[in-house]
Amino acid sequence: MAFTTNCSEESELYHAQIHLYKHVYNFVSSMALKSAMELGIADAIHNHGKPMTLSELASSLKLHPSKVNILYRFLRLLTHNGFFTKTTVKSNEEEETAYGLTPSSKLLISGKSTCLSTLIEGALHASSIDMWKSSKKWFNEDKEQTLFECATGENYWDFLNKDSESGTLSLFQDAMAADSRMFKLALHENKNVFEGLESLVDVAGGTGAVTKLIHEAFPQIKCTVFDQPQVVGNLTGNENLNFVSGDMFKSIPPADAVLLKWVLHDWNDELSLKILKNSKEAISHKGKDGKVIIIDISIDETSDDRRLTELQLEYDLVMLTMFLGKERTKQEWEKLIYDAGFSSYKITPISGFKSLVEVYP
Ligand SMILES: C[S@@+](CC[C@H](N)C(=O)[O-])C[C@H]1O[C@@H](n2cnc3c(N)ncnc32)[C@H](O)[C@@H]1O
Repeated sequence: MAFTTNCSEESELYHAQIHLYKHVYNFVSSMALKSAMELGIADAIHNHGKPMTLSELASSLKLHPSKVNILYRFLRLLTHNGFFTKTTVKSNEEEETAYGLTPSSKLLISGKSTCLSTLIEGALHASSIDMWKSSKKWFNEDKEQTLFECATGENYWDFLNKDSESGTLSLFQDAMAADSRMFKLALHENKNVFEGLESLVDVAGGTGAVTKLIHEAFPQIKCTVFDQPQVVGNLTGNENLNFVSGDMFKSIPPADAVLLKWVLHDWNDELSLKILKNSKEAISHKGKDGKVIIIDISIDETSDDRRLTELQLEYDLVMLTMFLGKERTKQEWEKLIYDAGFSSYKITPISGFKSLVEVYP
């Protein structure tokens, strides 16, 4: 068979192949990052106080000599991907490469409020990865269920709740809390959103990471973290930081403001409407002065930042496959907000890829 292509066809073909291979092997970069987190490479460099050579790093990580070259190969990819820097240092008159931290790998330093290691652990947990082997079956079955349910036979929330011994519920809550602690900066930049409030209920607020930040910044606000009994049942707060258990689909404790951070994206429109209507009821005693504060992604497919949009669309598939939830565009938010009976809203982009939406009755 004759196979002839002209130059531009060839180049297009090669680009297409690279594009396809890049997407096929993206998981290797994710897993190399997870390995770096598990090994504690960022902690080792941080504790050393300055960039480390390969041998210093291997000895600090207590690696077997046979693994030093393997560490080098991981570092090479991770450095290329922006997680480590490379500088040249002199040791015993010889020049050697030393690896330092970048802003991204600093997010792996344990004990810091900005540490995102548990998010990596949660997002790349076997339970979230294994389900993808059933995606063909999922597409072919005429059942309203998540990919997770199709693969495992159980709902993700039930899986989290029943499996307390394996620690998946606390891993999930820790991952959420890690993300929430990053909210500090956004809170500082958007103080006006919370000023003047006397009370706030953080609905489905997990173990209260965001509420604790709000309580720190505004100690006079009466804050309530509202979540399921298995999440908040054993937690204790203080006079102005209260933990209450219940079901947001039934009713929400009254407050001047309801906070819904990373909640509505877990649910389809019908269930999100229910949560929003219950939130409206919870702030009703304040008349027009009450508000609902939503923190979630607002997908912007027109953004010039393709990586940001890709991340938002990836999150959308995570929500779809785990919960039958969704990330929403600005138009979808608007429809949901007005359908729930609110009269106006204001969207402010925060922390790069999420938005803060203030919703008024
Ligand atoms: C994605 S997490 C978000 C946690 C927290 N807002 C944050 O951003 O860190 C969703 C939370 O919804 C809670 N949740 C699920 N169903 C609930 C219900 N029916 N009533 C109250 N909370 C619920 C879960 O326990 C979980 O803590």
